[in-house]
Amino acid sequence: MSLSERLRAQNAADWDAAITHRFAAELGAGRIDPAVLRAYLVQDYQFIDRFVALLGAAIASADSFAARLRLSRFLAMITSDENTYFQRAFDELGVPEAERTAPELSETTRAFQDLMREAAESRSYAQALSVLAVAEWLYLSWAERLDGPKPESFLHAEWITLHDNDYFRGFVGWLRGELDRVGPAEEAACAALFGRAVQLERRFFDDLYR
Ligand SMILES: Cc1ncc(C[n+]2csc(CCO)c2C)c(N)n1
Repeated sequence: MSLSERLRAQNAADWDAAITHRFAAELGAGRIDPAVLRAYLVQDYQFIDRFVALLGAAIASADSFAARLRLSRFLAMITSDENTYFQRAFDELGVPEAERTAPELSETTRAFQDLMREAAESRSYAQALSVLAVAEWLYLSWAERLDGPKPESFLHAEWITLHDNDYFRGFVGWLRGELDRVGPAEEAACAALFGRAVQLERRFFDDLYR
C-alpha cells in the first residue's frame, strides 16, 4: 500500500464518517437548512485563509520547479473561482461584511488554523502535503460519492462541482503521489498531521448539527 492509502486506512473511522456525512447528503439533495449552510460557509472562509497560506508554504518548500508550478496554478484557481463562489453565496445568504472577514471562530476552525500554521512553519514539504492532501482528497471523496442530478441552486451545485471535476481529480492524484514520494522520510510527523486533519474535518461537519 502507498503511504497515502495507508494513512487513509489508519484513519478510516473518521474518514468514512466525514465523507458519508449528513452535510454532504443534504447538500447533494439540495435540502440543507440554509442556516446550516450559512454557518458552514462563514467558518470555511476563515479556513480557506490559512489554507492559502499553507499552500504558499508548500510552494516555498517544494523540492522541484515542476511541483512549484503545479501548486501555483492551483493556488491561482482557488483564489479566483473559489473566492467568487464565497462572495456570491454570502450575497445570496445575506451575510454582512463583518461576518465575511472577521466572524467569531469556532473551536474547530481555530484548531484547524493552528494545524495549518504548524504544518506551514515546519518548513517541510512533506508535512505541508500531509495536511493539504487530507483537505483536498477528503473533499473529492464526499463529492464523488454523490449521485443523481445536481441540485438546482448554485449554492449547492457549485460547492459540489468545485470538488468533483476532472482538474481537481487530477490534482488530488498528483498531491497523493507527491506525499507518497517525499512522506516516507518523515513518516511519523506526516502521520500525526494527517490524523489530526482527518479528525478536524469530521468535527467541522459534526459541529453544524450540534
Ligand atoms: C474544512 C475544509 N476542509 C477542506 C476543504 C476543501 N478545500 C479547501 S481549499 C480547497 C481547494 C479548492 O477547492 C479545497 C478542496 C474545505 N473547503 N474546508
